[in-house]
Order: sequence, then C-alpha cells, then structure tokens
Amino acid sequence: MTDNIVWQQHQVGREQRADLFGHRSGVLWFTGLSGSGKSTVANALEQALAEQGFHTYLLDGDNVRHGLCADLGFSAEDRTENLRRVGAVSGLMVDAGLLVLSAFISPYRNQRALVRSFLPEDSFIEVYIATPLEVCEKRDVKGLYQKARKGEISHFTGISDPYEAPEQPDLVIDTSSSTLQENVAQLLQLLQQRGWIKANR
Ligand SMILES: Nc1ncnc2c1ncn2[C@@H]1O[C@H](COP(=O)(O)OS(=O)(=O)O)[C@@H](OP(=O)(O)O)[C@H]1O
Ligand SMILES: Nc1ncnc2c1ncn2[C@@H]1O[C@H](COP(=O)(O)OP(=O)(O)O)[C@@H](O)[C@H]1O
Repeated sequence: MTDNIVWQQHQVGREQRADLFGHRSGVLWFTGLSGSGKSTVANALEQALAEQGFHTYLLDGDNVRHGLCADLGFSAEDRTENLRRVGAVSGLMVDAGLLVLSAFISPYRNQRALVRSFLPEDSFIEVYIATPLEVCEKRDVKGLYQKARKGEISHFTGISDPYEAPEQPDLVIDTSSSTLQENVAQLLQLLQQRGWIKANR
C-alpha cells in the first residue's frame, strides 16, 4: 500500500516541539474493562496536567467511535482496525509534542502491541485499570452489562468476549480499592520518574 510513497523528513521534529511545550511527548495508554474507570482516571489526570500548564490530548473509545471509527463494531477485526487508527493518530500527536492520554478497552495483547509499534521507543506507558469484572458489572454505568447478560449485545468484553490482561504493565490501578485522588497522584509520580514532566513547574 505504501509502494511509491517516500517518507518526508521535516526540519522541526518531535523533541523540538515537545521542548517548546516544556515536557516530553508520549502516550499513557489506559486499558481495562468497560466501567473499570479508564475515562474517569484519564480525565482527572488530564485536568491535573492542564492545571500545571502541560499540553495534553485525551483520546477516548466512546468519543473516537462517534467520528474517526464510526464505521467500526466490536468484532476482533473491527477492534484491531479501531486501535490501528488510534495508534496512528496517537503517533501523530506524539510527533506534535503532546502528552496523549488514551482510554480504550484494547482487549487483546497484540492490539496493544500494534499501537506501540506506531510510537517511538520509550514513549508508551501502559496503565492497566484492573478493577474486577464483578465491580464493573455492579457499577454498570451505561446499562451495557445488563444488556450483554440478556444477550442483547454480542461480543461484550468480559461477558461474551475476551480480555487479555497486560503481562508487564507500567502501573496497575484498581479503582475499587483506591481513590481518584490517589490514582492521579500515582500517575503524576510515574510521569516524573520517567522524566516526561518536571515537578513544581
Ligand atoms: N460489545 C462491546 N464490548 C465492549 N464495549 C462496548 C461494546 N459495545 C459497546 N461498547 C461501548 O464501547 C466502548 C469501548 O470502545 P473501545 O473503542 O474502547 O473498545 S476497543 O478498544 O476497540 O475494544 C465502551 O466504553 P467504556 O465503557 O468507556 O469502556 C462501551 O461503552
Ligand atoms: N477511584 C475511581 N476512579 C475512577 N472511577 C471510579 C473510581 N471509583 C469509582 N469510580 C466510578 O467507576 C465508573 C467508571 O466509569 P468510567 O470511567 O466511564 O469507566 P470506563 O471508561 O473504563 O468505562 C464511574 O462511574 C466512576 O465514577
């Protein structure tokens, strides 16, 4: 597909763009079951980062599926295509120098590896939101688990479709046994440890 297309090298690169923002660019990838807390945690972290003047963008499964991926469903093939597009967009945003927060179920290990393949070395942090299925199902914020149990939604992750937990996540968060404030503090600390952001900006 990319035959006869030559990559163009630009003079201003990722590092120069990120330097102008005063932080490193990269992707914080939130994976976990529906209702585990991905969006809530990513949202709260983005708010904390924005308050400190960092340049962020939050990509969220529910939102992306209204536009860029509106043609896709939830078969393994469609999820892979969803995440391929999100991986490519995340790669562009990292090149633009941004701190990207991505909240997608991304249930298969090979799909998360595909996303990683779009990004430069050391610019991907995997955050596993490991809230147990029973808790997510009890929350059932959108009523989707109830529909899945009744067979009204097929391929529902955790009920009628698989979720492959990350083998070596950079951070594990269980939102049923920690507060949002604790989650944000842990994530900020991780970003500082990795040198992506500086404390006391
Ligand atoms: N069958 C099925 N399985 C899982 N989730 C479903 C399904 N149908 C609709 N939804 C809603 O879609 C949101 C997940 O979209 P994602 O793009 O994150 O999924 S994936 O990464 O491509 O697997 C997910 O959002 P979250 O609850 O925020 O995770 C659901 O609201
Ligand atoms: N510590 C916590 N962190 C994040 N969400 C929490 C926490 N405790 C409870 N919740 C609740 O869990 C639900 C998770 O929903 P959401 O963030 O939409 O999950 P997801 O994006 O994974 O589907 C929300 O109703 C949220 O208020």
